[in-house]
Amino acid sequence: MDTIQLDPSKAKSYEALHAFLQGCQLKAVEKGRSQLVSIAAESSILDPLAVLESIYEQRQQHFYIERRRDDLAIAGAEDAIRFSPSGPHRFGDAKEWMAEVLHHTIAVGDPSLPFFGPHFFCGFTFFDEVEEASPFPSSTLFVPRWQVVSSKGRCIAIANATIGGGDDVEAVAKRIWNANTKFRTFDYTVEDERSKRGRLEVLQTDECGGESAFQDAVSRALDLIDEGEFKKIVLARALDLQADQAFHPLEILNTLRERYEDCYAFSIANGKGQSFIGASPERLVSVAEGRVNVDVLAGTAPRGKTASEDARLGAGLLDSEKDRREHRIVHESVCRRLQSLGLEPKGDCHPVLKKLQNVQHLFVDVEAKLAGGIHLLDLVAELHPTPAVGGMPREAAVPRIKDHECFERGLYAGPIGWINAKGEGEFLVGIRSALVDGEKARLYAGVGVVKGSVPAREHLETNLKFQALKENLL
Ligand SMILES: C=C(O[C@@H]1C=C(C(=O)O)C=C[C@H]1O)C(=O)O
Repeated sequence: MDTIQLDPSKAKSYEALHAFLQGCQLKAVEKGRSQLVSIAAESSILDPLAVLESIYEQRQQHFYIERRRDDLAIAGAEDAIRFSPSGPHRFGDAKEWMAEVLHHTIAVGDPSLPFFGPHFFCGFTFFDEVEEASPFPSSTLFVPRWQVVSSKGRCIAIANATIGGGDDVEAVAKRIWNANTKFRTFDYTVEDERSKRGRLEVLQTDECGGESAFQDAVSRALDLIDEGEFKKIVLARALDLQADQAFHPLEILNTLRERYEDCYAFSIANGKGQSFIGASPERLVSVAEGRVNVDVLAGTAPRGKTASEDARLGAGLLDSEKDRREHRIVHESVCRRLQSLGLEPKGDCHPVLKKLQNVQHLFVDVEAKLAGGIHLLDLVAELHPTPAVGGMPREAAVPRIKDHECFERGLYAGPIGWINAKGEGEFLVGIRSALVDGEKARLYAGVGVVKGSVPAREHLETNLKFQALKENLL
C-alpha cells in the first residue's frame, strides 16, 4: 500500500482532488492494473447508523457493525471493489485477494488516524457452499465506496474508489467531492416514513419444517450421540414472519443496539434487497494491538424477573454439569485450534456469567499474543465453526447438521466482520439474527445438543433466543 500523507480537509479544492486522481490514473496505466484509492479524513461526530439510515435504499449494498460497550460503530455502503470466493479454500482465497488489493492501494490522509486506509467488510456463510438461489454468496467481501467510523469521541470518514486506465476520473472526483461535502455538514433529515405507514403488523408466523420438526431432530441427534457418532451438535430453528409492510432493517438495529449494548448489532445487505441483521453476543475472533481474543460462549439459562430469581438461575447455570460440559467442549476446541497455529492461549477456563436482556450464558474470553505471520483470516479459517455453533468432533458433527435442519443456514452462525489495512479487525458469529427481505423475515435460533439435553427444554431455549429479534421486529 502506498501512503500519501495529506490532510484532505486542507486540500480544499475540487481541482486539487481531480489532479490527484489523474495522478492515480497514470499510476494505474504504468502498473497495468487499476488502483484502489482510499481517502480518510477526520470529520465532526457522526452516528454511522444514522448516516446509513439517511441514505438507505433497499437495493444498496451496505455493512454496519456496532458494539455500544466498546464505543465502536462502523458503517459503509456501495462497493468500490468486491470478491466472492466459495468452497473449502474461500478464507485463503479471500486473504490472497485482500493482499493483492492492498498491493495496489493508494491511501491518502494522516496514517496516524485510527481507522486509516481501506477496510474490507466480510460476511461468510456457515457452510462453504450455498444453494443457487441463496440470497448471499458463500463469501461477501467488499471495500465500500464510503465509510464512517465513530469511536471514543472521534469520527473518520473514508471515501474509496478504484481507478483504472479507462475510468472517468471526473465522475469519480465529483462523487468523492460530493460525499466529502456531505459528510462535513451531514444532514440527518429523512422523511419519517414510519409515522406515515403506521405500526407494522406480523400477519403470519411459520416454523420451517413444522411445529414438531425441531424436537424430533434433537431426539434423533441424541440417539447419534448415544451411538458415539459425535459428542455435540448445534441444531437451529427458523421462523418465517410475514408482515403487512416492509421491515426496515436499520430501524430494528437502532433498538437492538440500545437494548443489547454488550452485543454486536450488525447488518449486511446484499444489494439485491435482502439484509442479514442481528445482535450477536459472540465474538468469533478479534485482532488488535498484537492480541487475539476469542469468546467461548455456550450454556444458557433464562433471566430472572427479580434479583434473587436471576441470581438463582445464574448460580444454577454455573453449577449445571450439562452446561459446563457444553462450555468445556467449546473451550478445549478453541484452545487446541489456537495452539495448532502456534499461539499460546491464556485465560481462566472457569466460566463467568454473561447476562443479556433475554438470556444468560457461560462465558470465557480466551486471549493469546499474535505470533508473526498469522492473519486474521487464518484464525477465522481455523476457528469457524467452533462447537458453539457447529459440533464436536467437527468432522463428524458439522456435516450432519443439514440432515437435521430443514432450511439453509446461509449467514446464520457464519463469521461476519471487518479487516483493516494493518490486518486488525473482528468477526462476530452471526447468531441472534434474521434475514430481512421486504415484508418477510426469517429468524434463526439454535442450541447445543449434548448427552443430557432434553428436547422440550432445548425448544424453550430457542424461544428465549428468538426474543431478541422477535420483540424488536414488531
Ligand atoms: C447457536 C446459538 O447460540 C449458541 C448456543 C448456546 C447454547 O446452546 O447454550 C449459547 C450461545 C451460543 O454459542 C444461537 O443463538 O442460535
